[in-house]
Amino acid sequence: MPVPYKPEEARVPPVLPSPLTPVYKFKIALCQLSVTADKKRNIVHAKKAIEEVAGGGAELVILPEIWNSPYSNDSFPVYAEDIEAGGDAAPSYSMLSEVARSLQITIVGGSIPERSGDRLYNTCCVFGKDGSLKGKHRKIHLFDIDIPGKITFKESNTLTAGQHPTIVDTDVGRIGIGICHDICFQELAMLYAARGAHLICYPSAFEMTTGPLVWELLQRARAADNQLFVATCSPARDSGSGYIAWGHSMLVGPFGEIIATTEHEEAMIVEEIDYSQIELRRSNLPLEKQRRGDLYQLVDVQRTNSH
Ligand SMILES: NC(=O)CCC(=O)C(=O)O
Repeated sequence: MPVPYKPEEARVPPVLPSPLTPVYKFKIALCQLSVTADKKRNIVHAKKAIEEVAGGGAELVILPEIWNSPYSNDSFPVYAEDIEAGGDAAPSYSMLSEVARSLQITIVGGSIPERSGDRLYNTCCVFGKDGSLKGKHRKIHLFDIDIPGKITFKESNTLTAGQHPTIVDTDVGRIGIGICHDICFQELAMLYAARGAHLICYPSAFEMTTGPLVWELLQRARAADNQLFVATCSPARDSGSGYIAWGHSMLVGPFGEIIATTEHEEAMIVEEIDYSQIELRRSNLPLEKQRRGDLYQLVDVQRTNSH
């Protein structure tokens, strides 16, 4: 049964949930990686990048959408991993778990094609400092687009949509997860804010048509509307590939301000997040108190992934 959203009860104050250490400031890294058709190379390359940014002090690392495979419906079934089986059936997944444990960092592992039974998903795994799987988000909104002469792409030709929002408690705060096209849906970000997220991470691969139009706009809107941090991470642009990524990974603060961004080439950002900004901005401009819940409400169906 749908449960009505009650802003005054649902909004969790911007403090880390007990019993986690109350870390307010930490360094986040966005790894805008080049991606090739060589899966082994992609895994080694991602591992090196994570080691590099962790060496620069990053406690939370984000990777791009589909970082171990070309972004194509032909590739998804070939590069897909069986995450539930793990081990040799999931080398990208295993590498992320191992590196999170050995470096003692939190990883939002971009996304990879996942095989589960006879279905394929676009899946983001979140790992804690001990290498354990904290959350698994299967892209909820598949990217089906048809702009003749510009771009036609239908993820739904091969992929199945996930069925649950995903919010995860980590050593670096409460994090909501979306994958790329999920960012277009404000209700998802609102739901995460209502459940006390400090940060929403969107591993993404916007493309050359919608990227210049809405990529920055959507990130800043999600952050400003919900007064929290938004971090995105894209693959680097490869003009020779069948799907050309826009790049421009970004970290946005709770007033919609761009804290850091890349161009379209391979790049790593290591930047500080200060969660006290959430509290400050919400007291400067108390949107939650001003919200007219008597006129409109978000209905929360209470089916978030929990791990
Ligand atoms: N990979 C994606 O989901 C791309 C989303 C996108 O470009 C959009 O406009 O939405």
